[in-house]
Amino acid sequence: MGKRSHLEPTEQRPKKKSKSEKPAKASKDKQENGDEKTGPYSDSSALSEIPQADIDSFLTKNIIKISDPTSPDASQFRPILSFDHLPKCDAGLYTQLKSFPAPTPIQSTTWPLLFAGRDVIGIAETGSGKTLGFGLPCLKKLIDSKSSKPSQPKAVIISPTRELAMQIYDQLVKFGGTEKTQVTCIYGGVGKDEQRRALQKAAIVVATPGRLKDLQNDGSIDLGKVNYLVLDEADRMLDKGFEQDIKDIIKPMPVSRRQTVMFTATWPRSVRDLAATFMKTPVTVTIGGDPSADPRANTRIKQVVEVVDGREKEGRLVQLLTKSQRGQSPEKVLVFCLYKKEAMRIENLIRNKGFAVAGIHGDLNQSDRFRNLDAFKKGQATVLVATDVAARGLDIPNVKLVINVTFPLTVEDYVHRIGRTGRAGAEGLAITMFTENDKGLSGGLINVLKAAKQDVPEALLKFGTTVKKKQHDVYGAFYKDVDMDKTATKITFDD
Ligand SMILES: Nc1ncnc2c1ncn2[C@@H]1O[C@H](COP(=O)(O)OP(=O)(O)OP(=O)(O)O)[C@@H](O)[C@H]1O
Repeated sequence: MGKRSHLEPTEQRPKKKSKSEKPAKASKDKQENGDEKTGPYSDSSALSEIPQADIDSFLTKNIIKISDPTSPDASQFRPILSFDHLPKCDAGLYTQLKSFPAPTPIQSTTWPLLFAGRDVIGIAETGSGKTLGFGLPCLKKLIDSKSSKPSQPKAVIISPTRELAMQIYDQLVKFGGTEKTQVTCIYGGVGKDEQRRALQKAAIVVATPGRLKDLQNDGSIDLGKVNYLVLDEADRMLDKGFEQDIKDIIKPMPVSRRQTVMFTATWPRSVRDLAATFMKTPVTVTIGGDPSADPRANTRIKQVVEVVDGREKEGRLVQLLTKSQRGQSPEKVLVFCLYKKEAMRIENLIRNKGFAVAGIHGDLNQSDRFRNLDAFKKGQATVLVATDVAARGLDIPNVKLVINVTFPLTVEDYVHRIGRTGRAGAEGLAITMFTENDKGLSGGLINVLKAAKQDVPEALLKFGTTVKKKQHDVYGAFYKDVDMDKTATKITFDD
C-alpha cells in the first residue's frame, strides 16, 4: 500500500502510548447507545504510534479545520496519514489504492469520522479526491455489513448530473472489490426497465434526483433500509432547484437511522441551515481555509481574467484555441458557455475553424452527451464546449486550459468550472472573459482571485469590489439549461 507517507520513517519519532485497542470516543458512545449505523472504529496501532506533533503538523500544513459539535477536542479522530493506517477490511477493498502515494487531506481527515459512523460535511478544493472520501467508507460499510444478497439498497449517493453519477459509479466499481456487482447507477434520459432490473440486486445506488424520485414514486425502489446517504456537490443538491426532491427522496430514511454525508468544494451560507436539518450533529471538515469565507479556488490553477467587450469574445476565443491547438500535440481545452444556444453556436464556430471539437449540454440526448464526453476524455476531440452541466465534479484527465466564454451566474459555479483543470495535484490555467454584463459578480470574483493570490486586473476592479448577495437563488446553480431566447422560468434540471 502507499509507502510514501511524509511521516515515515516512524522509528525516528518518540513512541506514544498505543491507543489501538481503544475505540474513538464518539464511536464507542454510539455503540453503547445501540446505534445501528455506527460501526466500531479505532485507530490502527501504526496510526496510534504516530507522535501527536506529527499529527498536529499535518493538520497545520494542510490548513485543516475540524468542527465537532459533540466535542471541542476534535483530536479523538486521528487523520489516516497512510493507507497502511486503514482499518482492516476484507474483499480487496484497498487493492486499487496502491496507485496513489497517500490519502489526500480530505480523505485522511474524513475517513476515520465516516468509519466511526459520524455525519460529516467535507469541504475541500476541486480535484482533491472527495469521491473516494465518501466512496471508500461506503464500500467498507457494505462489506462489513456482510449481508449476502441485498433486497433493498443500503446506501444512496445523489449527484446533480448524469455524467457525474456515472463517474462516481465507475469509481465505486473500480474500488469495490467483490462488492462491485452490487453498485447501480440510475439517471434520467434513458429507459427505466433496465434500471429497475439492476435495482433488484443493488446495495449501493448512485443516482440523479429526478429519476430516483420517479422510481421511488412508482414503487421500483424502497429506500427504507438506507443507512448511508451522500449528497455529492452538496450545496448544489440543497439549492432551491433540488431541495424538494431531496426532501422527498430521504423521507423513508429517518435521520436517526442513516449516516448522512455531504461533500463539496464550495459551501455558501445560503445552504448551511438547510443542511443541518438533514444531519445529526455533523462534524464539519474544511481543508485549506475558513469555510465561512468566500468560495476558494484550487490554488494550483492560474486564473487569468480578461475584461472584454462582448463583441470581442469570439475572436479572442479563436486566438486562444489557435495557440493551444496548432502544435504537435493539441492541449485539452474545456470551453464554458452559459446558454445551450450559445454553446451550440460556439461549437459550430470552433468546428468551422478546423479544431477537433465536441459539445455537451442539456439539449443533446443522453447517448450523445456520454459519447461526446468520452471523445474528449480519449482525446479524439481536444476541445469540449459545455454548459454548466459539465462544471461540477467531472474528472477528465489532462485538461490544461478552461476558457470561460461567458461568466456563470454565481462565483461558486466559477470555482467549479475552473476546477476541471489542476486536478489531483496537477497545475492548470483558466482564462475568463468578463464583460460589463457580469459586473454584479466582480466583487465575488475579485475575492476568489485574491484568496488564491492571483492578479486582479484594474479593469475588473473598476466594476466594483462589493460582494452582492447571491442573486440566482432558484436557478443560479441550475444555469445550465437556461434558454437565452426564453424567459428565466424555462429551466430544466438533470433527472
Ligand atoms: N489519494 C489520492 N492520491 C492521488 N490521487 C487521488 C487520490 N484519491 C483520488 N485521487 C484522484 O484525484 C482525482 C480527483 O478526484 P475526485 O474526482 O474525487 O475530486 P473531487 O475532490 O471530488 O473534485 P470536484 O470538487 O471537482 O468534484 C481523481 O482522478 C482521483 O482518481
